[in-house]
Amino acid sequence: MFQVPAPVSVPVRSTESTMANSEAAQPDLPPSLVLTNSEASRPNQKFYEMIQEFRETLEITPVSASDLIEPHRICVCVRKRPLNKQEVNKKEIDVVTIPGKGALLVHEPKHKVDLTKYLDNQVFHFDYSFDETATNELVYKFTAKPLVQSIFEGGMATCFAYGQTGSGKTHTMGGDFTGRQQNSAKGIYALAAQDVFTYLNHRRYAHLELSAYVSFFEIYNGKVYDLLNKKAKLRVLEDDRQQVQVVGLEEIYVSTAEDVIKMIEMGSACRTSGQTSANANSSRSHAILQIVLRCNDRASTLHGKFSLVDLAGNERGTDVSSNDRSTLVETAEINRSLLALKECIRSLGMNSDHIPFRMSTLTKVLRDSFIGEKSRTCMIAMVSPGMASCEYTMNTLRYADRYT
Ligand SMILES: Nc1ncnc2c1ncn2[C@@H]1O[C@H](COP(=O)(O)OP(=O)(O)OP(=O)(O)O)[C@@H](O)[C@H]1O
Repeated sequence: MFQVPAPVSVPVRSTESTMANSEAAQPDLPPSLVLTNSEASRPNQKFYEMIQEFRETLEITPVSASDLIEPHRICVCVRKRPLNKQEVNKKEIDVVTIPGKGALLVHEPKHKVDLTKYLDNQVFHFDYSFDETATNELVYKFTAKPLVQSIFEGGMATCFAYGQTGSGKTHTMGGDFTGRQQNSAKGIYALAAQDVFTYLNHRRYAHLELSAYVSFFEIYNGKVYDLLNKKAKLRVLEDDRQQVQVVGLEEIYVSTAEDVIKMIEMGSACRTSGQTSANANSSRSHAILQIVLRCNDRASTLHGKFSLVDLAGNERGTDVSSNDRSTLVETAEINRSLLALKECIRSLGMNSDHIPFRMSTLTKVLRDSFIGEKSRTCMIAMVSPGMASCEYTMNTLRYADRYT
């Protein structure tokens, strides 16, 4: 169903420990790898050294702004965030390497039966892979930016941020946080809005006489809440022509990118209001920002729509350890919606007549995104680099992988 980028050559799948099995052992290492006492106290020191050794054998060529942007109907990318402060303080090891050209390696630390340590080096290929140095602007350039034009040509575009809680979905879509303050102008939402207004004012599209509107809502436990209207709970209805309507959803006219940024800030504040870190539901809900183009006719006819989706943390869909019924219902709902999303994207990729959009509220409200020749989709899978997140990282990559 998907096109596969040319694979990069990566040396071996499994790397066995060639060193003694004591964490404190100091083998004959190149000077750059000779350890100080504090470094030697790192948990999993041996795996750290093995990964460093492995990386030295790789040719690393990260995506650069001058690389060619290939047109894709469905584009699947991966972005690795840097280790955060807490992880660095805990001397967490980074088990993800991005050699470039769409490849990503997970160095999965494993033990043989005789307790010898080895790395199971798993290789994944995507359309683009972004390492921890990539900026939001660079990620945007290769992912959502190519989709903006399609909405001016009457298409539906959708960009999803998928991944574990804390992997960087909101950072990528909504912009970075400095303390509690979010810099919304630096997220994909705002970057896309800026380009929408550039096109709106461009002579190529000015004759279409279009206006832009914004809506922003979240889906929590299968219910829709309007983030631009004090989290009003809305109903999703489907008419006999299979048109899905979110009844009463605010759609606000915007005339500049700054207007959109204001809406993002208002909606994001509404999303997180009343939450404590213990019950924050932002990682358990899907947030959807839509930039809608309508003709300036009496009926305000829909011309094109860009849906930008910050999905719920994917680990939330697999955790069945809780005894609490409402948590289990929530888990099942997230699991159902993420599976439904994958099925719909798969059907879109196969040009299938049957799109199973009724499987979840998420896919119901995004029904437009999965139909029509002009639909274009981009999925950005976010991964955390730490060894402690390895299992979740593998789940994210398998979900995004074209063959599963
Ligand atoms: N590429 C990056 N560069 C620098 N910091 C990052 C990057 N990605 C994420 N972070 C930081 O990591 C932390 C978690 O990121 P973020 O809130 O975006 O995760 P998330 O996947 O949206 O989580 P949740 O599902 O809980 O909403 C934030 O402090 C964010 O600023």
